[in-house]
Amino acid sequence: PKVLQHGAHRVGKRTDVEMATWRGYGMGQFIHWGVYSLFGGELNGNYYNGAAEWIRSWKDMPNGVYDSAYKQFNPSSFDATQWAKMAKQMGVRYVTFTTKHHDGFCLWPSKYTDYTIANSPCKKDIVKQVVDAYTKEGIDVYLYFSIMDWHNPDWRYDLKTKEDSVAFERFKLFTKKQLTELLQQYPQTKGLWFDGTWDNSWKKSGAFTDTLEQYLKTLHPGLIIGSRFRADEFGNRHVDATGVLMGDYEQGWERKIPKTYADVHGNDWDCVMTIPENGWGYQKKWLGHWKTTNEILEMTAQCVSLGGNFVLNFGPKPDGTFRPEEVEIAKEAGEWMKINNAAIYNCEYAGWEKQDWGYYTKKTNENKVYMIVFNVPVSRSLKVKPSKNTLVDKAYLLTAPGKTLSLEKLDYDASFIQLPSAQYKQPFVIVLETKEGGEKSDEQKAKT
Ligand SMILES: COc1ccc([C@@H]2N[C@@H](C)[C@@H](O)[C@H]2O)cc1
Repeated sequence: PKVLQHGAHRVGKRTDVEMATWRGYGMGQFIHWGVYSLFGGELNGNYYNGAAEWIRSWKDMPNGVYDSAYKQFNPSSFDATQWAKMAKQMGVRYVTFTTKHHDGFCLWPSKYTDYTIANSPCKKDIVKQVVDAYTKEGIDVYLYFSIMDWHNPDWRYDLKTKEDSVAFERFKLFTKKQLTELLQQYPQTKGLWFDGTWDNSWKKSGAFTDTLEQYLKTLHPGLIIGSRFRADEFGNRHVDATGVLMGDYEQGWERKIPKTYADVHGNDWDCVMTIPENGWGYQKKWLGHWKTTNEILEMTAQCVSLGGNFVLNFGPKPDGTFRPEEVEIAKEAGEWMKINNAAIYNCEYAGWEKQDWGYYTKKTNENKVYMIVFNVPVSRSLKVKPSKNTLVDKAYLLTAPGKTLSLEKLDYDASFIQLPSAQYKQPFVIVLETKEGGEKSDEQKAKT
């Protein structure tokens, strides 16, 4: 088989401390904010039926209207410290913030284009204020950057002519310069979240993406970059021609969650999710269903139970404040996380057979498995079937460690935990302290 020059340079998960920290986050926040927020998905009383941050591409957007809108961007109530405090209270441990979306507007004073916050009424370095405020609250910051840039005349969807290639060479250099200034101006950044990399122009630039990623990681050791950035020399994205993930984690779980552990193929991964059905930037009208706090908590538990993180998106209004629904969700999720975050932070896939009552998570490097219970059966009997060679030594509610719960043994490898009769109005956590024992697993048998 062909030897890849620009495919993955590592097989399997990263083993360094920065990635171990990323792996243990559990819950994160995404923030989409920019010129598109001014429109909120609406123009002259008509609602755009796509994602609000894509409104520039709407057929009903008259030429020039979007590109001059930045002259109105003046968020009078923007306060990054308030944003960071809301995030801290929610319990998120990392945030991904839009520095430049597909529209090309830069929320930092880039030296390489005039289409930036410096030439808007706002003038503040928004990126700096967000990076500083979240870092101060102890929340790690990742910077979202769209490669596709609708405002830059050198952007190309494909490379068909010599002129295309000459323009796109300029564009690639522009991209490298902007990424360099982001890492140099905001060195607290832990990683870059790339988007807008699906077009042929980028897929034909595999060698460049490889060189650029290596350059960025040399410039900023430990930098974390997901699988949405690279292309190999055959134009494959996420996974190279030999089937190996190109990136420090699988970045394809956008508005979808893996069903089983097999779906994650042993990679690190996170899921980025909207509160409404679709749409990342502020939308004046949320169409269809938007997720309740319990749905969001269940998605968080589901992701952590499959070895990933869950990242929830917020779309601030043009004035810099959040919608009341988003503030409420952050508050309610935070109240739950305050009590139950032991089952979310620094946890991983437990490898136990999933049961109907909810999700297992395992504390990394500890003999502790958590049951995050969403569905109490009418019998109040929760079935527990540990993985092979694992026994439950003790069980108790996370909120009542002194009251051991009894396990009624069923057959040789399963038990029932009988729940105390109570009104269970919130998802809750049971702690299982485990020890080795019981039937050996195949690999344990092989070792002896
Ligand atoms: C072609 O489908 C999409 C869908 C969403 C996106 C962008 N990724 C999300 C994280 C948002 O930034 C959205 O605009 C891009 C292309």
